[in-house]
This record gives sequence, C-alpha cells and structure tokens, in this order.
Amino acid sequence: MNGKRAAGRKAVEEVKDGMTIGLGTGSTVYYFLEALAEKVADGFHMTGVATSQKTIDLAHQWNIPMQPLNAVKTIDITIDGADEVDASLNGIKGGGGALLYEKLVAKASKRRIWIVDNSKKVEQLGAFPLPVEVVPFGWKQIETYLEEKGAQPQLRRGDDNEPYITDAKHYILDLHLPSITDPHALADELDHLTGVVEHGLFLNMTDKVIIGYPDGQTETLAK
Ligand SMILES: O=C[C@H](O)[C@H](O)[C@H](O)COP(=O)(O)O
Repeated sequence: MNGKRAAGRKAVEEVKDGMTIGLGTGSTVYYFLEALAEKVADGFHMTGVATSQKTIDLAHQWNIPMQPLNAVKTIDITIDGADEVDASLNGIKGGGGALLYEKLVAKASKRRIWIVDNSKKVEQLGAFPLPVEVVPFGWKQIETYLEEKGAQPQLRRGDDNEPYITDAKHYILDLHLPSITDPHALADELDHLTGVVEHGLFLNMTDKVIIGYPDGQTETLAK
C-alpha cells in the first residue's frame, strides 16, 4: 500500500450517510473516491460537489451522485489533497491546477480534511512551486512584476508546450521561492494583485490532515 492510498481510504471514515461532500482533486483524492464509490455501491447516500472536471469525470465513472456548487446550500465536509503542509496546518495546493475551485469549495464547507502522503509534511512552506492563477489578458505584466520581486515565476505549460489552461480558463504562474517565511504576508500581497484570480496558499483552511505512510499506517494532525 502506498501512503496516498492509506490516507485516501482512511478519510472515508469521516463521511456519514446523507452528507454533502466536497470532493478534492488529485492522485490522493483518487483513492478516497475509489473507497467512497465502494460505499455508494453498497447503498450509502451522499451528494458530491467536485473541485475540477477531472474529479467530475471520475465521479461519473464510479456512479458517485454529484451536484454543482451552485446547487447546494452548504457542504458538510470536504476531503482534498495538498502539495505541502506545515505543522500549523497551513499548506500549498494547486499542483494539479485546481486551486481556484478547491478554495471555493473549501470556503463553502463546514469541515475540511486534507489527505497527503508523508512526503508532503514540511517545516516551512515553499519548496513546492506556489501556483498563482492569473487571467490570460496581461499575464506578462504580472510575470514581470513577480520576477522583479524575486519570485521566479514560470508560466505552467501542458504536454503540448502550450500554456496550461485551468477549468476556469485562466493561466498559472508557478512561483519558485527559496522559502516562504511569512505565508500570511505573501497571501495578502497576492490577494491584492490585479489580474491574480487565486493563489495556492491555503492558510487556516483545514481542520485535520490525514498523513499516510508507505507501510499503510496513518497519522492524524488536527487543530
Ligand atoms: O490542484 C490540485 C490539488 O491542489 C491537489 O489536491 C494537490 O496538488 C495534491 O495532489 P496529489 O494528491 O496528486 O499529490
């Protein structure tokens, strides 16, 4: 068993019959969805709200009942992955490009749980490139500004070498920062930058982190 699978399958214990469940994105969430689909096949009732087209596709494939975010009043719990998480349970997300919808779903959720393997645990955020979602119009201006700030932005590209396009039709600049000493100050700056739609700093946005280990064990960090 790998750590991602251990964390993904453990998270299924957090969901209860009748819940509206936010469904994150990524290779760890894949295992959660797989386990959830098994429960649904056994008669478990739930409504899923996806954070990406990839997750919608998987949910449809596995007969997980879904509704769009606009169709639900509130989300009971969201299970999502993360690219890095520190001891204060702050994290970087968006390695898979889903940060905008993930943040919207997280904000609409009463409880939020991240599932990660042990490689994602860090002392300080920033080794993982920080995704910043920007509008395509004038993205070069934002790149230049961030370059001058020393953030080493790099336009994310797809396999075809064309700019990667998010589900909301934006671009992503990945920032290569040496480390993030003050995530709150950086988040504040990015929040106020014209043309930036969202960034991958998720601060105070999870209640619990389930960490999976290669031997199949899990560890839980909670606030
Ligand atoms: O945009 C993608 C999400 O934030 C993912 O949850 C994150 O990148 C972790 O993905 P994975 O579980 O594949 O490492």
